[in-house]
Amino acid sequence: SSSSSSENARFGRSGSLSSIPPPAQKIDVNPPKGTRDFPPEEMRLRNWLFHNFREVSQMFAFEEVDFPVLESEALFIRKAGEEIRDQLYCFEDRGNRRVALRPELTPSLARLVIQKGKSLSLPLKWFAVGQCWRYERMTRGRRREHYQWNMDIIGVPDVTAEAELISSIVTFFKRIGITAVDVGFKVSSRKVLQEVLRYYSIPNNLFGKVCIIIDKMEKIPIDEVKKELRSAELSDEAIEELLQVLSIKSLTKLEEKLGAAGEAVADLKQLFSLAEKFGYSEWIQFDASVVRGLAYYTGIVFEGFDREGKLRAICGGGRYDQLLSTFGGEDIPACGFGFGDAVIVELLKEKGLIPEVGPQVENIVCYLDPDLQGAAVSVATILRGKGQSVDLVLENKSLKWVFKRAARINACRLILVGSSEWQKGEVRVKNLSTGEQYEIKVDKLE
Ligand SMILES: Nc1ccc(Br)nc1
Repeated sequence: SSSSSSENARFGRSGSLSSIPPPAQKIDVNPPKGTRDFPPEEMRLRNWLFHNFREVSQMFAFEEVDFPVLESEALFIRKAGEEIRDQLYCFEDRGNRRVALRPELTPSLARLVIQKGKSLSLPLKWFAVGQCWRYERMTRGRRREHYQWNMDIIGVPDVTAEAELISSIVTFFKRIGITAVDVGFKVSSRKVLQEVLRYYSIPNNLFGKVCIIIDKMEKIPIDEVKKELRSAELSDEAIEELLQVLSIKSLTKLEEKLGAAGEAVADLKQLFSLAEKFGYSEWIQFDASVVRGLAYYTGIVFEGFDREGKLRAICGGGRYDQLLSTFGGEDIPACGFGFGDAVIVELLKEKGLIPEVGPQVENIVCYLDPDLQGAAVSVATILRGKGQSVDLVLENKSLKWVFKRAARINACRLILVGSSEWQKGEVRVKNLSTGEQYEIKVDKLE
């Protein structure tokens, strides 16, 4: 037809107005509330962070595992009043099953260990980096998903396991430029709490609930904490004694209070002694108020914090020797930690340690003459066959456009496929950092 291309465009190929649908209602192009996209620049930073998680995990000879993001809701139903339970991202699926987006990875790990049972040779040293979810009223505007690095040791009852885990986190911090001046670990044991509750004959089934109340100590007024402890059937005397013990910040004073015979003091003394051997004594401090907010911890607990006190806990973990039996499995001693991908980035920003992770491509290949498109494809394929990264300019673009793109993708060198060189079986190469230019046979490219 003789109509101009713009008229064609308006009428489309069939040339009739009726075939063009009205513009669709524009969708919301943002990700769902509380979730993030990872466009290239953000994805490079995330990959840098996860690469360091994996490098440290493998340095400590841990094996990577993963689990479904979607789990049976039953895996996370605990009755200790945990926030993680209140914010469970759960729903009924089309098969009328109660399911949940995992809020943490440890229950899935416990499920897999039970599933594998006797086929596993202990100890297990497993790590995972997985997306975890919570459904929080957007009134607080917080995120609903984050990625968590977990390392877990299953089958080692000794405190050496917890000491090894803390060493792996210290190793990670050092790799990314964080020092003991920036960050520390508050370390305690839930056996401290256990010994006080036992002294006051508080039944064991209240242990988890009391831990969760205590964990809120820094977040809600102390009178509210006391009120919740009273509702958990603790006497005023037990509450006062408990709060007094939880304010202890020296192992010596703890020993004076509890005596040297109990497991809490013995475990903590061993951990601090091992810290010397691992070389991270300056990173850790005893703080009896640390209990962590997960009901299943039974022994040593620890959390990484920024010494300026501006941020939420960076990471946290501890021993959970009785988790498997809550799922009907045989108990196996275990400990582990979770390390989120958000607070650490806030800390790196604070410290000016966000790495320069720009794009990097070895070659950009372009053709100057429309007839040389096939030649450019063969040059790119030869280079890729040699293991080189190539950005192939897919259309016949001006040199100005090519140089602009080369700068944006940070290409090391430009390969120009031009007719005069191609007739000699050559291409023109320009080193984009030195400016050096030369012609070379294609099969000599390396
Ligand atoms: N457990 C959990 C899950 C997701 C986020 Br964001 N924070 C905590």
